[in-house]
Amino acid sequence: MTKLSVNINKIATLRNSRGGDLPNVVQFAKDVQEFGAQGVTIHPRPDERHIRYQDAYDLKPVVYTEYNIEGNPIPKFMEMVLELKPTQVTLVPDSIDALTSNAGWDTIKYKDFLSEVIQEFKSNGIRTSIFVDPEKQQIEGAAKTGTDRIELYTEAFAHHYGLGNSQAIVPYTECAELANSLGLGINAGHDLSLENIAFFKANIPELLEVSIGHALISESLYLGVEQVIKSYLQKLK
Ligand SMILES: CC(=O)[C@@H](O)[C@H](O)COP(=O)(O)O
Ligand SMILES: NCC(=O)COP(=O)(O)O
Repeated sequence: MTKLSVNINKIATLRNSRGGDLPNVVQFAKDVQEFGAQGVTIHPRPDERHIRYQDAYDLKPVVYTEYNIEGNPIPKFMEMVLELKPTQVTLVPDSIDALTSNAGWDTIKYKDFLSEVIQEFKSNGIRTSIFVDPEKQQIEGAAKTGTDRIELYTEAFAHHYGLGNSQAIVPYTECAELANSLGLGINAGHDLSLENIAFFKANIPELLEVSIGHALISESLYLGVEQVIKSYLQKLK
């Protein structure tokens, strides 16, 4: 079975656009778990434009499934993760002004840095994952850092699969086979959606977890909008 961890960044983006507390991210996290999600993911960025560091603290007592915190291990992020002790920390090499995640780690160049950070998290009982491009040398490099898992960066797959190129899965399958042989657990994320998730899962052996946010929230609007409009019309009769 592959676990679904819902990334709730977009809920915070919507909330922040009005400055109030609607939608409430804590309530949303409670609800997605109630609806069956097996994890909650957040990715606080240094500018706190969506999920804020304070949200990470507020969510801690209500996330009773897997709590996954993603981000670049800058000192402020490390301090927060070490204090909160989520189920998993996913290391992502974001630049400070990145619109969204746009690359995996260079696990060869940053081996010493990653090894040190991973050791610190693991010694505090936090499972680690490294966000990586689907390249075999990066998977081998990841294994050398001591990380528990990798997260395959799926933007390229999602893009090409959406254009009709199902061969885009090949590097992901090959990297997953390699990761399995090296004893690394496999997560995946970025631009996964209802359109591509079944095909992705079918081609990735031992896929442990996917984290999905942008498409899942967008799809929820479409799958829910009919009911909401009907509810308004009912009240306006
Ligand atoms: C690592 C990854 O792919 C996700 O965390 C994604 O980057 C979500 O972040 P944003 O919500 O800022 O796009
Ligand atoms: N780790 C990926 C994630 O949390 C969600 O990415 P996306 O679905 O918002 O692209």
